[in-house]
Amino acid sequence: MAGKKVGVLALQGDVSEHIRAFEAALGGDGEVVPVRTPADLEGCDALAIPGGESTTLARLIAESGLREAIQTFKGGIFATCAGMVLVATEINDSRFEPLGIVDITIERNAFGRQRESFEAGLAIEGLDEPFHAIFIRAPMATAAGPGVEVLGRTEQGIVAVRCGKHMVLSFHPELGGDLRLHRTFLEAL
Ligand SMILES: NC(=O)CC[C@H](N)C(=O)O
Repeated sequence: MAGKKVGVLALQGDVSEHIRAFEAALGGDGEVVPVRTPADLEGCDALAIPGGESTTLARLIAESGLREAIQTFKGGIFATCAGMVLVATEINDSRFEPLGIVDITIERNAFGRQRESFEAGLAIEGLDEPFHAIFIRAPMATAAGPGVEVLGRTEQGIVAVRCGKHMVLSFHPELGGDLRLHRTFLEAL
C-alpha cells in the first residue's frame, strides 16, 4: 500500500474525520487530499465518500460535475453511511438517483427513530476481533448482488460489504480510532 493517494469527497459531512483517519492509516506513506472537483480526483488511488446527508451530497455531487467522474473512477471507493446510500444501485428514496457503483439495495435511516444512533460490537469477515461500530441514522442493505461480498450484518440487515476494491459500510469507522478496516481497504488497492 506504499505511497497511495487517497481523495476524500469534501462537499459535506464528516470530511475532516475521514482525512485524519486515512492520514493515520497511511502513517505518512502516501497522501490524503480533499476532492471538490473532477480535477481533484485525478491521480487518486482511492476516494472516501463520507457520512452526511445523502440527498444534499447527491445534489452537490451533480453541481460540482463529479457524478460522472466518480462513476468512471478506476480506484477503490471507501463509502460510509450516506456514502453507502450514494454508491448503491437502488435506494428507497425517489428524490435522487444513486451513483449505481455497487450492486446493493439500500433502505435509508433503516434503524428507526428510537435507534437513530447506537454502537455495537460487530463481527466482520476478515477481522479477528469484533469491530466497535458507531451507527448514526444509518442505512442498511436489504439485498446484495452476485459480485458483492457481505462482510457484516446486524439482525436487521447487511451493514458492511466489499465489491472489488470498494468497501461500503453503514457505520462510521472514521470515528473511534480503530483503523483495521481502513488498512484492509488500503491493502487491496
Ligand atoms: N450519518 C449519516 O451519514 C446519515 C446518513 C443519512 N441518514 C442519509 O441517508 O443521508
